[in-house]
Amino acid sequence: DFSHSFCLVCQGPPVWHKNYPVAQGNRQSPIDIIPHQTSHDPGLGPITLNYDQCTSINITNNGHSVVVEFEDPDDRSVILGGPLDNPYRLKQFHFHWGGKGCHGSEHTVSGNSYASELHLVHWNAVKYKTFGEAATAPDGLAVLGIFLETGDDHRWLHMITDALYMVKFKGSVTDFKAFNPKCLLPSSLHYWTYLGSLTTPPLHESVIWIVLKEPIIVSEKQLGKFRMLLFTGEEEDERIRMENNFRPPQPLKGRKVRSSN
Ligand SMILES: COc1ccc(/C(C)=C/C(=O)O)cc1
Ligand SMILES: [Zn+2]
Repeated sequence: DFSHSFCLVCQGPPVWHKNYPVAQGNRQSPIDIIPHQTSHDPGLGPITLNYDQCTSINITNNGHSVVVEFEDPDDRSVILGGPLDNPYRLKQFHFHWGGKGCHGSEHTVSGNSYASELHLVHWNAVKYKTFGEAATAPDGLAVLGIFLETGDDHRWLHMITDALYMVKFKGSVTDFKAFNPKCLLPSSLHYWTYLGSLTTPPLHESVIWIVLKEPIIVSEKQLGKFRMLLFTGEEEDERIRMENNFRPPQPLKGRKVRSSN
């Protein structure tokens, strides 16, 4: 049971390799991105996010994070272009964050971490029949990573934070319709991209990462609402706050990080 999978006391990232040896693999995520060591690839085009027909379904606390899930029966909401050879279907998005006042992003930039990181998870439905199958394939998933920095209130994030009280406990889920994550994008879609993995068990090495350079700004108050979520279920006596649910940077192992420009 990985409900305490981030809580460092019990079963945090350092012990994941016992159950998931791939944790010590050659394309693990996240990584520290060092901008001047990335290679600018003129052949790397812009990414396009076609989210206008997206259909959000619900918001849930899965014991690792808070996740908004989408209908994915067709190419109604896809990411395409950039390093991707096919359109990838939006499946879900979720967040990683720290404790009060400390940082919680997964990727770091020149050793610096942001307050939080949003992951929009997409899968290659051209080559694979299901999300589960794509999640184990080397080109199966494309995750768009967006850094969150603290400052003013984010004008749309309240739509998510207002729903968090409904999914306080691990395993809770509630309806969450008509939410378009386009409202959570920064103004620039310039990005870094590299081949990596899921950052929570099963840590499959199946992700083409696209990390946006420009963070979005959210307030400390908005971020604080994520920390009222719990890693633990309603039936458990112990109540463990969901915070610091980020995996630290992993060895680059010779990988190249490309820059869109
Ligand atoms: C097939 O099981 C899966 C479990 C988790 C995930 C994700 C999307 C993990 C992560 O966000 O790091 C995918 C598939
Ligand atoms: Zn994630």
